[in-house]
Amino acid sequence: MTDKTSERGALAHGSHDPRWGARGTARATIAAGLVFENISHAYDGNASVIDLSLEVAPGEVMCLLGHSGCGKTTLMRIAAGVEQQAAGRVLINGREVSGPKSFVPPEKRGVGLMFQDYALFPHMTIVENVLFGLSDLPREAANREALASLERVGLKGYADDYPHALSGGEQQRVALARAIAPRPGVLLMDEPFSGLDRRLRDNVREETMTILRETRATCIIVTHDPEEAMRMGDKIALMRQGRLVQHGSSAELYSTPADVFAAKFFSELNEMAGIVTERGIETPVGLVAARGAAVGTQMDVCIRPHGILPKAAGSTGVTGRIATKRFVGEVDLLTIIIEGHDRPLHSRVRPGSGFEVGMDVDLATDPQDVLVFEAKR
Ligand SMILES: Nc1ncnc2c1ncn2[C@@H]1O[C@H](COP(=O)(O)OP(=O)(O)OP(=O)(O)O)[C@@H](O)[C@H]1O
Repeated sequence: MTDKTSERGALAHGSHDPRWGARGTARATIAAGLVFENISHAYDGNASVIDLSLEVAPGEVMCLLGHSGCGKTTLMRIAAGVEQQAAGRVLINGREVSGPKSFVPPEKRGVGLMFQDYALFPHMTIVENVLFGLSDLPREAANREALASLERVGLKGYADDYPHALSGGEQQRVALARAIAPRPGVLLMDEPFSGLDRRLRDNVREETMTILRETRATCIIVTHDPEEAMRMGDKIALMRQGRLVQHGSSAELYSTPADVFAAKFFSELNEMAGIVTERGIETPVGLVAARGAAVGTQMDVCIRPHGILPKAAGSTGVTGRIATKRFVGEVDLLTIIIEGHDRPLHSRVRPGSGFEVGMDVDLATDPQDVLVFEAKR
């Protein structure tokens, strides 16, 4: 019998938890490509998705990222076929599964679903829950697949128990076993880890990723947590108010965000206005590179806190005064007041760098942490 206290002793991030099944044993699927083409949808006249186009390549893990209410779940429901969009098409492997010409019902799309609340049937045993998605197979084959999938998540020993006997983390693993058992070409996961506490989440997330790679299924994971998206996604699709803001790798979104909103999603920013001159953009922290913007253009300049570099006063640069200093784990967070800027700047420096409250410092900026956008006024 499997240890029923498994999640209470979850291992630190990075190590394989032996209470999950053996790695490399999840059954592989044939990954499918998924395309959203100009999808729009509204509830009671309020737009929830607006002209959104997005492609997920076969075998890719894509994280759909955005604040609450931006339309992520609506898009997943449309992909699954439990919601029909007002306009646009959904294609799986090039075939229209939802659009003006056709509508393929959810159970015929080869799409697996896993939602935040696990949605296990309480009156069914664990194995019956997993068998639910395998009704197309003969009984014996279905049993074999269900048990193999429970074994992969380390819960074969619970097959005849009921969901209430399992902890939250274990129920989550059953939900994963149920989602992968029919070997779907596309797996849709809506905030799959948000019900778990932080300590458990890292472990479940890592094991889930390993299983996803083994199954090779195309996967969309909904999250509002940028770190989770960066850790899990081959690609990230960032949404705001029903629209796609940017789609790319985590490195692309971090280093070349489409706009200030996208930039703010991935790091804290010091925001300030600037104007392009012959020499660069004039800002309250000095000149920064204009990156091709025409002279006279009004710019929004955003600088990450570790790109604000205080130095001993007397060197060249802009002078500021340290207003506060807090140790926030691994770094000291300084707030620095400068002339010509109404908000204190935030700077992250190595602890023990010798900066103290009340000290005057000169400021420089690290070009890598400076993002500039044409101002929208
Ligand atoms: N069944 C519904 N009836 C009416 N409005 C809805 C319905 N489902 C969603 N909405 C609205 O559509 C918009 C998008 O909601 P959706 O659930 O897709 O966003 P989300 O990004 O998944 O948010 P969350 O992260 O909070 O789940 C929201 O304004 C929401 O209130």
